Amino acid sequence: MNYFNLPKIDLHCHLDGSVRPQTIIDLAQEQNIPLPSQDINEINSLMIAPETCQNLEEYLMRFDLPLSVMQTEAGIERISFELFEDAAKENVKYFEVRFGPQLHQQQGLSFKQIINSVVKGMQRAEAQYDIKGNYILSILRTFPKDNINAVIDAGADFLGKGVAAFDLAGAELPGFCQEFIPYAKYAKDKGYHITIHAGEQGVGQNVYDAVSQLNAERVGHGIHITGHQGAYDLVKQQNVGLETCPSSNIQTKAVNKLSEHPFKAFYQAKLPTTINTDNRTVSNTTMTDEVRKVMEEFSLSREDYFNIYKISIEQAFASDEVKQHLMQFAE
Ligand SMILES: O=c1[nH]cnc2c1ncn2[C@H]1C[C@H](O)[C@@H](CO)O1
Ligand SMILES: [Zn+2]
Repeated sequence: MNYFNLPKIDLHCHLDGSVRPQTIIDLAQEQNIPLPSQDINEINSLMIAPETCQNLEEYLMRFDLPLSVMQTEAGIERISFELFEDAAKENVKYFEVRFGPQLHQQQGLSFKQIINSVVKGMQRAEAQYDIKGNYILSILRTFPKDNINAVIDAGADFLGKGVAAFDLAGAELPGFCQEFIPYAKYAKDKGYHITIHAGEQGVGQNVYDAVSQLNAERVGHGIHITGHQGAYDLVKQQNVGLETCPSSNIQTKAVNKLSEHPFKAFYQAKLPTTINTDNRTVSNTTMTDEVRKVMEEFSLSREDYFNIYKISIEQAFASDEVKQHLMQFAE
């Protein structure tokens, strides 16, 4: 099967984990930021998380380098444009990209400037390529909470105009949901969709809590519902989208190897399971690669692929008009 040519949908990809290495070099030069090396291969390898990561925390250490050049409007806009361009060139037709506005304030940008920059870059790519997208605003679970509502307020002006959802990301501790209940409610009341990273590193109970306490419509990864019947049943009952990211799940040790990934079991049990990249640079991957890996490892057919594609449409935080457009590519 020609995986490159297949129409694809990526619902879980981080902007800061998906920066082209050459762009890091260019922007660092423009902004007078010292880099550990000027060699593109070295920059590339500094950004890729090894398969031997001990855990999610070690994986998350790869983001400091790209974030150092993502502190100006022009830099952020360029990186957003290039990410949508890269995806469009491998036939990703719909793309939800997430990022943490709190991580881009090192040089004093406002949340409005930051969000406006990512949306502008996306819209420039949408005008040039056959791709549509939305942004998801990720709050870092380990950061102070005093500016979370300011992020939500700034993003609310872009709802329906490039921003679609609220997310929690970063290291995952058991029971993290409780302290985010008021923030997720504030976002939901403003009209945001909700997706939450849960059941990646942490326990299945986190998925149960994300759905029952934070009203998550989808969860990032959700792997550990396998060990938690209550979470599994709730996901099934409420048709909660599972945004699995196979390569990343191996790097962060959410699973030991691809053959142990619960993707096929979830798919066969009719859980709404999707295939996504998580971080194109940090996980050294593309949608073409992720689709190929899953299809080959689990011997899925073309019909299975288009079932998964349609699940992604159903789970997308897109308008009805965009969903109809995406259905045109389905078999
Ligand atoms: O897979 C992930 N799990 C939890 N947090 C993640 C993952 N990939 C990236 N992040 C964090 C690091 C980024 O700086 C942040 C915003 O994109 O989200
Ligand atoms: Zn993620």
